[in-house]
Amino acid sequence: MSRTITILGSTGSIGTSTLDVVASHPDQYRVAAIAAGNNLDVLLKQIEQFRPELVSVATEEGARAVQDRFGSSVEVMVGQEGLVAVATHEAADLVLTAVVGAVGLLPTLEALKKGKHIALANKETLVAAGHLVTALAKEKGCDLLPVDSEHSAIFQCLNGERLTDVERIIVTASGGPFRDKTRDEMAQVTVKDALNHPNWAMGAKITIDSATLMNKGLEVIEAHWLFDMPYDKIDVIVHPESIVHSLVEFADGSMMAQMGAPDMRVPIQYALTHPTRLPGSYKRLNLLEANSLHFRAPDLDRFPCLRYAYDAGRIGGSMPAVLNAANEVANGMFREERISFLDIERVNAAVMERHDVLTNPGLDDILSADAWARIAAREVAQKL
Ligand SMILES: NC(=O)C1=CN([C@@H]2O[C@H](COP(=O)(O)OP(=O)(O)OC[C@H]3O[C@@H](n4cnc5c(N)ncnc54)[C@H](OP(=O)(O)O)[C@@H]3O)[C@@H](O)[C@H]2O)C=CC1
Ligand SMILES: CC(=O)[C@@H](O)[C@H](O)COP(=O)(O)O
Ligand SMILES: [Mn+2]
Repeated sequence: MSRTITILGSTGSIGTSTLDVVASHPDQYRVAAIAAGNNLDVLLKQIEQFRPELVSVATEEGARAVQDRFGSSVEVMVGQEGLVAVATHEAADLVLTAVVGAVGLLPTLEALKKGKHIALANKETLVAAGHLVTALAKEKGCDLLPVDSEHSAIFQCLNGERLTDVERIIVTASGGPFRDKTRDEMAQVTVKDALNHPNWAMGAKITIDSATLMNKGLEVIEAHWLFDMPYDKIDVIVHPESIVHSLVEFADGSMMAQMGAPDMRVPIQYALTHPTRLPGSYKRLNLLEANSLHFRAPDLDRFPCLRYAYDAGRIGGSMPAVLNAANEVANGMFREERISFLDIERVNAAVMERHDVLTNPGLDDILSADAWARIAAREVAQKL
């Protein structure tokens, strides 16, 4: 099947991997529009190679640079308006959402309103407003295809199964770079240490989230919405090798696991080809080299962010959006060396503590809660 797609976040880790997948199947995919932030070097090369009709960038200055180079052969838009235009481009039937953070929420909702299928990497969107996104997707008959490696694994394990036969979902976690560190050691880690993920090369924000295990917490909430699964049926298990990408346990005790080399191009390609598959010339898993696989329980005392995410998910309403927004701020402040690594969890806990939860929030409530949490997070961080 040939598809016309658009990409939000084309210059990032997932965006560039997606364009790799597209380039390896040129007869299958056309890229109608791409949205980037500030990385013009990469963006200009992508426009040259993929010739999208529409491009969005973060700034007017960036837009001028694109226009100077490509003239009227490409339409250029800016900011949130540009993201929405790319997400709703009329030629596309699928939008791959790979921006980082809750900035992906509005364009995703607008894409769904126009009946676009979504290949979703941008997990913060589902964390912030999973109830709105999944309801709209259902109403419009749109697929929400997981790109996140764990969710792609679960999606593949569930193929042809009935959700009522699922006993539990087991989301694997690498444990991040600090999985064997004590709290005293974690108090001293640097940004460089935290960016040194053991298995995956990813963008900075998600890499820090992997180090705090907040990434796994966000993924638990993501799994709740994608697979309509109660939190009591979603477990996390630490698997340092990142070879088993997640598992499903069924009522009869049978377990299905999806395995592979840690390369995001595989789940990206599956989201684009589902329910079929295409050849992929990506690095293969060699089981003889992998030799042995290890599993252990996550330590919620050393990594409380995972517990906060379960708490936020179970509380529901506006709380997941608040935790997500607080974490975006704290994660960014840590990367700017304004707070310490363990301050990330302190900010998240304090902002959740302060929040008066809104039940069954609409979009405006979610956006207000998100904005409130960002202010609260900065206030908390300043007082640490
Ligand atoms: N990387 C991975 O392997 C995985 C990532 N994910 C999820 O996918 C999403 C993307 O992650 P990743 O690719 O690592 O992130 P990156 O930081 O590598 O890329 C983010 C992309 O979003 C763009 N962007 C950021 N902010 C804005 C904005 N305000 N407006 C427009 N564009 C913006 C960036 O543009 P620019 O660089 O031009 O400024 C870049 O193209 C995240 O939600 C992450 O959690 C999920 C599973 C795995
Ligand atoms: C590749 C991917 O899906 C990431 O979300 C990855 O899972 C991060 O690794 P952690 O398991 O360390 O969070
Ligand atoms: Mn993941």
